Amino acid sequence: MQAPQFTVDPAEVAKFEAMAAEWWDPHGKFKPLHMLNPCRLDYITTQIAGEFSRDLSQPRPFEGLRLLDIGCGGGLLSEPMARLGAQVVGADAAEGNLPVARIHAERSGLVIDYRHTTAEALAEAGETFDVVLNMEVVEHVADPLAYLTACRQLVRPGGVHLCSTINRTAKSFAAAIVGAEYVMRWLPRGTHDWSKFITPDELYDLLRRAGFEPVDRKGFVFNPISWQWRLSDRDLSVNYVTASVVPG
Ligand SMILES: C[S@@+](CC[C@H](N)C(=O)[O-])C[C@H]1O[C@@H](n2cnc3c(N)ncnc32)[C@H](O)[C@@H]1O
Ligand SMILES: [Mg+2]
Repeated sequence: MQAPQFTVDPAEVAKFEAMAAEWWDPHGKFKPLHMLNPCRLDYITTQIAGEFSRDLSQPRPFEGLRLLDIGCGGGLLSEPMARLGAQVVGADAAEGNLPVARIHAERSGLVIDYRHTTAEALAEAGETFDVVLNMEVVEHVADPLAYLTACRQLVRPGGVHLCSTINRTAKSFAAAIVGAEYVMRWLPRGTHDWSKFITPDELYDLLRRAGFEPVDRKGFVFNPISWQWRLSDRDLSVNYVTASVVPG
């Protein structure tokens, strides 16, 4: 029997298959994610440390935590999480991403369990995690509610789920589509479909319907002068992230 994969949009996964070799090129097609990494890691690590009372000044503060990076791509987040001590499973629906992620982790001396699978297949297998990272994936799936429901099943009671995506605003059309795909040409044209973007209120609603309790949201704001990203309490108009818990 084939593993369930009802959240997979084959056309979306094919886009990532085509770019798989570029994951670790900081000047390649995933340049926006490389640039965003310090800012989003700041948010992710702070939320996890808060939830599990971990001290980020320690060398391996996430020791003992089981973490799933769903839609892991080349492992841009799986690797820093493993370095911080988490026991990481990285899962992606695009098969070509996995060898790229595996080779890079091996060369970095990191042990990460990378799998070609989906959230729904992991949920059906009864896997659970303390932390599920779900970063920049929900705007690429076939059915966001079904996908988030599968992600919910993967978080153990008392666990945390971090989910980032792109808002559906005039500004996000200008920045994420015109800017990133047409002007900067970071991403191939057609990488993002504006109509699949989700507003923060819609995402909170979907998260609640999936069984999560959303507890925080912040914007990721790009400053074109300093060429850096920062977290914002108020500006969620383009990229943003949410933290949700599953009551213990
Ligand atoms: C924009 S990338 C984000 C990669 C990584 N999370 C990061 O932020 O660096 C989206 C990833 O989600 C994967 N993906 C798309 N649909 C998926 C699904 N239904 N289940 C699991 N992964 C999926 C793609 O193959 C791709 O690697
Ligand atoms: Mg995206």
